[in-house]
Amino acid sequence: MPSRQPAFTHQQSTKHRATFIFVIITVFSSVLILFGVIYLIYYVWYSLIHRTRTSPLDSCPVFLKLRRYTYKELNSATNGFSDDNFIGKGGSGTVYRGILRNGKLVAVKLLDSDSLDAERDFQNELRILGGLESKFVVSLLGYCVDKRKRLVVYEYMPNRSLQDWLFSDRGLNWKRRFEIIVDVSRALEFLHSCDPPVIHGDVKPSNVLLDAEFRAKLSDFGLSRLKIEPEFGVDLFSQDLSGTLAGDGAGESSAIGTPVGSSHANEVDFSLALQASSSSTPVNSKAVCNHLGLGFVNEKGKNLSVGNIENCGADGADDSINNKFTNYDGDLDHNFDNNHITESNSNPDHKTSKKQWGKDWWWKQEGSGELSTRDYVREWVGSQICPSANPDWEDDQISEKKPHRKMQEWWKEENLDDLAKTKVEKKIKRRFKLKIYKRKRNRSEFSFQKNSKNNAETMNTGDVFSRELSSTTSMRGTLCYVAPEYGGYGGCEYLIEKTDVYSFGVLILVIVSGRRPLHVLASPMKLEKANLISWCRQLAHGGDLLELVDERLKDDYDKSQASLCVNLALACLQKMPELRPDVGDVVKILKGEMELPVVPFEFSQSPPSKLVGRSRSRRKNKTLPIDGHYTRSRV
Ligand SMILES: Nc1ncnc2c1ncn2[C@@H]1O[C@H](COP(=O)(O)OP(=O)(O)OP(=O)(O)O)[C@@H](O)[C@H]1O
Repeated sequence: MPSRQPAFTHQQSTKHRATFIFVIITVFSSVLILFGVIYLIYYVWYSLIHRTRTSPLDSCPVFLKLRRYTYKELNSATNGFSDDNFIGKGGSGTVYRGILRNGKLVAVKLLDSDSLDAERDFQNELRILGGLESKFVVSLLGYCVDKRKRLVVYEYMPNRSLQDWLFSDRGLNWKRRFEIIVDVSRALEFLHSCDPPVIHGDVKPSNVLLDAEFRAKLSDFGLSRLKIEPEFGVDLFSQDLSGTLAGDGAGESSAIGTPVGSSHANEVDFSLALQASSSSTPVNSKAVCNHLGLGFVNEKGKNLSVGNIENCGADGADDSINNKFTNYDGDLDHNFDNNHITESNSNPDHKTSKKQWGKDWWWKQEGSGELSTRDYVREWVGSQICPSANPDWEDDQISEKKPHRKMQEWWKEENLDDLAKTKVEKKIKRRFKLKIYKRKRNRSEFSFQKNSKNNAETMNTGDVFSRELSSTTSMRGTLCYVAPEYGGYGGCEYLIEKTDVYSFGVLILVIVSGRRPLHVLASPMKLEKANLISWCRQLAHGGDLLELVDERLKDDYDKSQASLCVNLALACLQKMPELRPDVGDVVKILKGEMELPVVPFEFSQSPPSKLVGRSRSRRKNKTLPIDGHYTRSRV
């Protein structure tokens, strides 16, 4: 009997062990299955979320070429976007200096997340600048998308922007100024000779960056466009902005362009960028362009060129340039909408009912009429920016001009239809209206409240005001730099190469003079110099072109180069885009390989003499323009 006990115990312990192992295995496999299920759920969830968040960009192949940084990387590169690394603030974001893990110095632009413009700038910058490679264009190194945050990484330009130098006490010597002018012209030459051509759309000093040797590179392609079908007026440009708000893929549209080769040492590759583009050009613009006499071909193949000014109801336009100018300046009506144009074209009596051209952009820009300093600025700005920036002002000053398109409404008109198609139509519309409202409020710094002491002071002292004005980017470029056919009321929505040429003309004058294009000073006596372009035209008329040269240079500059630059600027600033030189010719002229073409003289009336007094030269020895381009009488 006693010999049976151990056998029973052994059996029992074996059974216990088996049960224990079974329990362990069951628990372990249950945990494993549970983890597996959790992982599967997480994986499905993650890939769904990740796909919706990245597909708009990842589906655009140009983005694949660029490095995608994580927010964490850029955050540590800029030391948490610290003030010490702050470089500058622009219209759409803030720029910081950063050092990547490999030691490379970069500039990181953190775009304002609540701005519609920022999304547009981001998409444009990556699609267009991402496909460009030139020593005259700043390099885009990569980007970051993190939830609503958008960041762009550029090569670092140690001497920052031309604006930082030009309008500071440091100034720039003549040699550097001239080299910068040449560099920018070569940048534009490169852009315009790309296939398809790139129109920069926002040439101004803060978008010209300077490297360690002060060689210039063009930056900020937020407003730029690809010119896709030059033969057809309606579909000149392609830019896909739709879907970015609603979150659909910008890259879903079909391919339009062809791969590019470039004869330059520079390279460009738009085949990828173009895949992300789609045509979205408003039809109204055609009539407006027609009205302005811009040459383009309509759907029926008829060339609607300069001569069509006659068809728009302008008086007696004939082949002479003089008459074209007269009509362009004197008779065109900007208070129109599309129907109105059609009517005016067919109805000769309409001429009599037109409002005066004298109330439009050019008149303001050139400063004719009986205006005080305050009125001058007020009127001029009123012609340039949205009247609704200030409700008081709109009621007070501009109520009769209701038919005008408002610049700030532009985006709304362009995109609201697309937005309306989405499921969250009402929500987006409400959000959009709120943003428009906020933007209007932000821009109210340019408005002039009646009885507002501060604003009146700002206007009369001028400098802060001038600075803000000439760096205000709208949907169509920057005030004072934007060409009349593009930026003013009734301007076309088409950017053309000559629009860049116009802005380049303003830039030349700004570089030569070291002044902002609109520089309002305290003394009314100086009003004649407030508008750089009109002042330059007056000087040209009087043969005092070199009076425009920055006083800080004293006599330490090349007079023939300076004279060439100012004359070239005047050629670029011609109102008729067709009469402005091509940028290729501009480069040749600057290099001395081509003569400056004879251009018709566009004379600007002086500001009211009783306000500004007589023009007084600040230089004792007036220097006549070396080539005498502007000494001839008006053609
Ligand atoms: N790559 C860069 N390297 C060095 N500094 C830069 C670089 N990019 C921009 N900056 C500086 O940051 C400033 C702000 O640039 P940003 O492009 O945001 O705006 P902006 O051109 O001044 O104005 P806007 O956005 O209205 O055109 C510039 O004026 C320039 O001084």
